[in-house]
Amino acid sequence: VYLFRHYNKNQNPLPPGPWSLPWIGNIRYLISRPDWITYTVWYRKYESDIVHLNVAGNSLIILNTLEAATELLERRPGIYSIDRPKLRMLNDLWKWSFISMPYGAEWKAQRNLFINMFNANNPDQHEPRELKSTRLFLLRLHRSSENLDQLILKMAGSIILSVVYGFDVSAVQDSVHIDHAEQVAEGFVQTFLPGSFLVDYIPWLRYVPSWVPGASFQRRAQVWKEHTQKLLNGLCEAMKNYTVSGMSLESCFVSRCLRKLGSDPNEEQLIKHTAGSMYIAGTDTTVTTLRTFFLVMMKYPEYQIKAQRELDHVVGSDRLPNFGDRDSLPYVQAIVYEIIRWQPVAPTGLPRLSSKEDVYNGYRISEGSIVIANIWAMMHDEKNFVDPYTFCPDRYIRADGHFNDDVLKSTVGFGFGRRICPGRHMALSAIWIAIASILSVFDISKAVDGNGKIIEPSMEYITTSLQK
Ligand code: HEM
Repeated sequence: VYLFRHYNKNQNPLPPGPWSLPWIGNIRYLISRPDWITYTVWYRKYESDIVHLNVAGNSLIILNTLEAATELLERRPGIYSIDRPKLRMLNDLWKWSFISMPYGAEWKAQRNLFINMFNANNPDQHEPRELKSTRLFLLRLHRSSENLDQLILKMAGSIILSVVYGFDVSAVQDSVHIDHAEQVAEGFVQTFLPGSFLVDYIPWLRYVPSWVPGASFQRRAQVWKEHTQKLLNGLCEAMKNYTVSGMSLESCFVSRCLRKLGSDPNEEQLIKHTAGSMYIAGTDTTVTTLRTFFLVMMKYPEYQIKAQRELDHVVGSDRLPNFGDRDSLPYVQAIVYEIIRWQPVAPTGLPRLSSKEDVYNGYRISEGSIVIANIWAMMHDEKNFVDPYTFCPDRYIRADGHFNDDVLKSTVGFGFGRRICPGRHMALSAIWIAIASILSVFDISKAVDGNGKIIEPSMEYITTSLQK
């Protein structure tokens, strides 16, 4: 059967890819990350916009160009938008969430609930809370910039907790929910990265006791599971009672859903899981983007100065920016897009599963292949962007100073087709207001040591750009 499936002359060939070892295939490449950079090297080496890897018998298809991703993930939704791969760690932890669910009634119900409440037409569901949380962040940063990472996490976490569960942004910033969220976000990032866990591809590894060296995934999964349960149950209990000591609950996603759908236990479960999905997908992504913002402003002060000139001209010094200024601040918008392009927080998107055999450019994509969109390669492709490795917001600005709509929007960073990120409007507005507000009151510069010597920030990202 093996020989027939792989060498049948009547079949189209598999896409090109690196030479693979018997049994384990190309598993070594998944262990030695960062994978998106290796995938991009193969894209050039094999001169093919799709590349194939055999990972212990699983077929992995990497889409390296915008054309391939658009053709397969957007124009052939019946094959590629239906399912996520059934990877052990992923399903163990997140099977309740529509992020990892196959297309079906439950996925549709959760996604529709989300999209009905948050879409491009109802920014008032999230913008006021984003504004409030950002202002609080400015105040805290003004008091001390010592714990910048923690301040960013608290800002992003409190936006979601307030929008989804109605907690007051200032009260919730120091709550235990934010701590759980940090752990949950780590688990989310790790389990969705292809190759983080060998148990995803070699299922019998889960029978190896957790004390055996190398089997730490079991312990890590247990910790993430506990934090996820605490987060989901804790938040929903708080919501159901409508009061939490010291916190006042405002109208929010969960309260509006409960009013609309009633308190049938099935509906409650649906609301709880949709709300939890927003929380796990929405915090770390925003945090990482804002961390990159601070890094590039330190490294490339010339762009900071340009944005501040624009802010001075449009907003002036008597007030802080608000969402009404968005269209008048093209340079701030250009900085947001350039950060998302230059260092995408989800460089390999979220994996899909092909539901039947297909052919692209003469190459065969077998049923059950794990399909990965290499967003990083698309953002660093000379076909899409001039001088793509250089951070340069100017690429989005025309000679007359207006925003240049002809340049590919980096919103490709939010994925494709039916499973495109439903939180993208919320993410973009939260990031925009934070960046506009920070630049209007602070100058960001490199730290200086005790001897007055400038400390050069490291530009290295650890394993994945989703991490700190
Ligand atoms: C910079 C910020 C963000 C980036 C770059 C980002 C990126 C992505 C990407 C690449 C996907 C996979 C799409 C695909 O399969 O084609 C995704 C899915 C998802 N994102 Fe985001 N995201 C961000 C923020 C958010 C926020 C703030 C929320 C919620 C409030 C959110 C909720 C989700 C959910 C629920 C899914 C799964 C959708 C599904 O499978 O149907 N994301 N995101």
